[in-house]
Amino acid sequence: MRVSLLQIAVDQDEPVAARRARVATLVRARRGVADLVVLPELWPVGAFAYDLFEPEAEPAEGPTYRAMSEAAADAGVWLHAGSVVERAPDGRLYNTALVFGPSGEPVARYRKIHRFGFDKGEAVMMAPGDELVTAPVPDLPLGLATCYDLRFPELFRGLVDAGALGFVVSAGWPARRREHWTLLSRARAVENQAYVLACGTAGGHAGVEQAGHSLVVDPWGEVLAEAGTGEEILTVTLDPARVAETREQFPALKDRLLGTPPPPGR
Ligand SMILES: O=C(O)CCC(=O)C(=O)O
Repeated sequence: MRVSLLQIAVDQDEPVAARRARVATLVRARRGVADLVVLPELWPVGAFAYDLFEPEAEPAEGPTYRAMSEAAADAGVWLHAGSVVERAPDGRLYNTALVFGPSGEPVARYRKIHRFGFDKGEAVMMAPGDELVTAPVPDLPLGLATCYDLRFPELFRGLVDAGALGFVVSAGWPARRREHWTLLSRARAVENQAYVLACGTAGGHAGVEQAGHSLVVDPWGEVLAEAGTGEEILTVTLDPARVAETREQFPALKDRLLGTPPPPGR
């Protein structure tokens, strides 16, 4: 399975509509090069551009949804389209990740559970999701997580119990805490014996420089590829069978004593 992570630059001087069109073109260009394409968190607006959350909020099937559905179909890829500011029918805002299949059909929608910002920004402007979500990518069911979720290992364990063999962490992680990003991405891979596809942004907006350094980690914790700090596309070939091999050769997941016991065979 060929996977491309698109580490998009999210700079303030590029209008949202222009970035949306540019990213759709980048996705289309993955045709024949990747089977699965992954985008970062809130790339249309910028994860820290709080002043754009209200004006750029989109309904469930808004402009980013439509552009990404069409791009996935044109490219014939599975597409984790990163996340958007979703305005729900009751007026609340969510940080919502969208996943499409290769005909452009929606296959998963994940509302970020752990909101970032403590007493400001996303944490006060957005409502939390309350559902664990996996995307049914063939051979590699993917558990979905967004940025700050990476700090909450119980979310990932829950996704393993739901059948995830890999995780997408779509993020807009700040440069100041880049070491945490890399360390926690590897930790989530090692403790769950699963692939981690961690896709962040480049550039800077609202005074927050982005970390970049998107990475793909295998179920043993090895970093298969890592980006630098600029806009970049990482393409890696994964072997989904590595997950079962790792779990059989080093069956630590079977030794769990606390929480939900693993389903048979995992
Ligand atoms: O946990 C962190 O250090 C960064 C989280 C974050 O930036 C986010 O969730 O938007």
